[in-house]
Amino acid sequence: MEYIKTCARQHWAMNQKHLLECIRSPKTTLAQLLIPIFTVLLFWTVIREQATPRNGDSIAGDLTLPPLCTGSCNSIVYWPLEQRTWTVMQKFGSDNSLSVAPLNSPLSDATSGQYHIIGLSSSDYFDRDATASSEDAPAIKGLANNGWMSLVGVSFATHIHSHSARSLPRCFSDVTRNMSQCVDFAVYSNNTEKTGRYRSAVAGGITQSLASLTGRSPLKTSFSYAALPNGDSAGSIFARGAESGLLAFLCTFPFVFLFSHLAGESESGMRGLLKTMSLKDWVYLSSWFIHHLLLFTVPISIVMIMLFNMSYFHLFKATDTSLMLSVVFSYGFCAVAWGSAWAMVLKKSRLATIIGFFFFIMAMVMGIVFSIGPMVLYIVESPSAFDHFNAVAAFFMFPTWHFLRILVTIQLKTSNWSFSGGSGDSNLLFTWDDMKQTLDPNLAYAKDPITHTPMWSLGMIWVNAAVYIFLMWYMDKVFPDPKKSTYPPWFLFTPSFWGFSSGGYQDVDTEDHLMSYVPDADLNHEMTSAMQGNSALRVQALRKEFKTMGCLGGKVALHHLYLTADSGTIVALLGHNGAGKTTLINILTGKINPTSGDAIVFGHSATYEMDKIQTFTGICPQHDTLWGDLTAQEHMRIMSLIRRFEGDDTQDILARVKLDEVSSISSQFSGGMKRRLQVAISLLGNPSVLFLDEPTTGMDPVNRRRVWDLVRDFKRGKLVFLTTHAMEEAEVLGEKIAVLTDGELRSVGSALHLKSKFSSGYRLNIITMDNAQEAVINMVLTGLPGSRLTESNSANLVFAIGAADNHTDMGMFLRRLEAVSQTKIEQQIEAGFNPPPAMIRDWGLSNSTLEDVFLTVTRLGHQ
Ligand SMILES: Nc1ncnc2c1ncn2[C@@H]1O[C@H](COP(=O)(O)OP(=O)(O)OP(=O)(O)O)[C@@H](O)[C@H]1O
Repeated sequence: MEYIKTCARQHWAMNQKHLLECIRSPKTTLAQLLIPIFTVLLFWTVIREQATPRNGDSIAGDLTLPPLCTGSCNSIVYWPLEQRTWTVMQKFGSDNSLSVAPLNSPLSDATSGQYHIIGLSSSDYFDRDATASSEDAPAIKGLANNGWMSLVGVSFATHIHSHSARSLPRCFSDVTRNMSQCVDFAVYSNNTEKTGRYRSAVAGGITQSLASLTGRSPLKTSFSYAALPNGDSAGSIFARGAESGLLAFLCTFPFVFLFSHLAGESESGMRGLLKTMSLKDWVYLSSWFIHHLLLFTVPISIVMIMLFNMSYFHLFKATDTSLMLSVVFSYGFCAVAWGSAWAMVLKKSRLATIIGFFFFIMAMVMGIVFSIGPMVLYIVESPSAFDHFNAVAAFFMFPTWHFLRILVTIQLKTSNWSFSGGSGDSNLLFTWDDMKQTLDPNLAYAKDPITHTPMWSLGMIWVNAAVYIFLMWYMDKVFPDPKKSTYPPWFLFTPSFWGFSSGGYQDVDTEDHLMSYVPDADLNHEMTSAMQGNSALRVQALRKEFKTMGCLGGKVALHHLYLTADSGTIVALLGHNGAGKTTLINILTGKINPTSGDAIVFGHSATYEMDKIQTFTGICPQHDTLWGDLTAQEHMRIMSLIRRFEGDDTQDILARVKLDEVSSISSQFSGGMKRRLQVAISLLGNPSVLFLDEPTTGMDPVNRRRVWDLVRDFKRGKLVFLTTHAMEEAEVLGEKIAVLTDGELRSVGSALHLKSKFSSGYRLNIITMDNAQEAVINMVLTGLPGSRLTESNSANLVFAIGAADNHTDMGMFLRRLEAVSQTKIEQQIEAGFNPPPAMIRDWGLSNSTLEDVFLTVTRLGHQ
């Protein structure tokens, strides 16, 4: 129960964060949402433009009907054929001496040549099946099959959309009452001069007939003109092909953004940081998954269904709405899973974006190609088409293939395309029952029987989704990531993964290391305590080797390191750049795995029980890892929810680092402010162990001291592990100081102990006159035997003078030094003497510092 509560809380936290990011980057969010919607709208407009009546032509000029056609043609066809429309056309016919086919005349009457005006019982004769068989005489297919053509078409109340037939204006039900208020009709013809003249005349004639029918004048009719729909001309084949491509494009669109979001958080180290804050892997992944599903797939699906349903898209018009919604949603869901699995492999956000775009453009192109030439898909699928190529097997894990397979089947079954067999039923509404039937191979030009039904394809989409969700989880665990710990590929077969391990750490055999270890009492004591003591932190023979490209054996960042730390103390880890400090912290916080060895933190093994350790550790990483669009308060609230700790006083912690009144987002913070926020986040959850990796880098002296105070107040009863390059910081905070050189521990102890052990006791700084360096060095080394030149920087020389050495002559030497200084020489010249030239411009003697210790230890380490 506790586990579920924790996961729910972490989910809530992550979703808050996702939502805030969306709100804070409205341009990106809107682009993500609007690009697909605008694409649909644009496409819809283009299609509509092709087929919809255009408003704006007026009834003007000569309204007399030109001579009507004779022979195998109909002058005027109208739709729908029903009592109300027939009444209007009957009136129009009688007003203009045109013969009108009776209300219930069979379709064959249309081709009998007896009538000028005929009604069409099915919109299909009017809508999809008309082809322009000559420039001047658009024909209605069905009639055109018999060589018949029509000059003008009239559509009442609704345009050519079959769905709209359900929504004929109510007032149409009573021809004699109120009809003038709501009559809406469209007149179709092509755009040649001849039929253009018909258009005006027919529109004007119908308007007049309506007026006399209803006894009202003037009439409030509305009408529009359009070219006679061309049905399945080449243009609309393209449009239909593009429908599938567009659908594939839209459903794959969220894919790209998911890709770059997931890869971006891996790249920035945020994913690793959240993991160290004990955010569950599956909570992290599912939060992104659900976010994308809700934000993109669901709205896009709904908008598409709405738009498509009211427009001329064949796919939607010919398909049961619930079926199309399921297919679109299934593929959208699968695309998100597919994208997430890939994102686990592509850790670079830029690369991920490029590959994401590639995928979805490919989906669109495939959609268009397969839909324009639908049989292509089935020919490719046919085993006998290519001897050694099995498309079903090859594309099995390619969800776009399955998605297109369904769309193409719908297109084939419900179209009359002559080139695709022409046996499709253009009146068919593709339903769930059709999903269970295989396609007629003739229709698809496939050489072999088609074995898989569209339902099988839909099932495969869900199988794909399940497999990709698993792969996402698996790849996240095993794919090498320098910023996150990973499992070996076979981790599923290890008992420890299933919770069957002893749960304890493995003893490390120290004998070999003992033999090779530097014979140093402190280091040996450290090793013995690490192996046998009961300190809060015991690092045991920890080794980390990075595999590097082109370098056999890789880079050893830590060599069998032993270190201990007690609770209630602050350990300062010093080391040159690349010494291995961050690597050690990353291992201790579970960001990366050690190559060998272990560390015991409050009794738990870092190798086997990192999950437990992460519940009581806080970390301030070396590089700022923040969400750029969130404020300090929001960071604290969300991270606190993830840490699942009730008692956080986030406002108090923020006040301690002077960020409580800052309301800007973190990307607008200065470097020091980011660091302070990072320190504040590390304190959330009242951790027992706090890892601070160079916490005060970039801070001004006032804020640095503020953070020092905070860390000192915090440390009571806890263990603080700190890395720094600031010796002052190490000296002020560090009760125990450990110096690393090239991945090896070189010295350990308190600052005082190290100073007395390594430092020379004093530090002599000399600024020489020009060209006098060598003479001065000789003078010091001979005058103070045992002293050492530690720095030589042009005229600036630094000598270390050992405290242990007995310098009884030191006073005398310093007087000699003063005697050759510029001031003294000038005094002598003023006094009338003729002294030798000055050798020293200035000099000073001070106690040696931790920096001297560090330099000495590092130098010894390198030797
Ligand atoms: N992911 C990695 N792949 C290969 N080598 C790495 C990787 N991470 C660190 N190293 C190497 O390991 C060594 C130790 O690196 P680390 O970051 O621990 O040093 P550091 O002491 O923290 O240095 P600095 O003070 O500059 O932060 C370096 O030589 C570094 O190049």
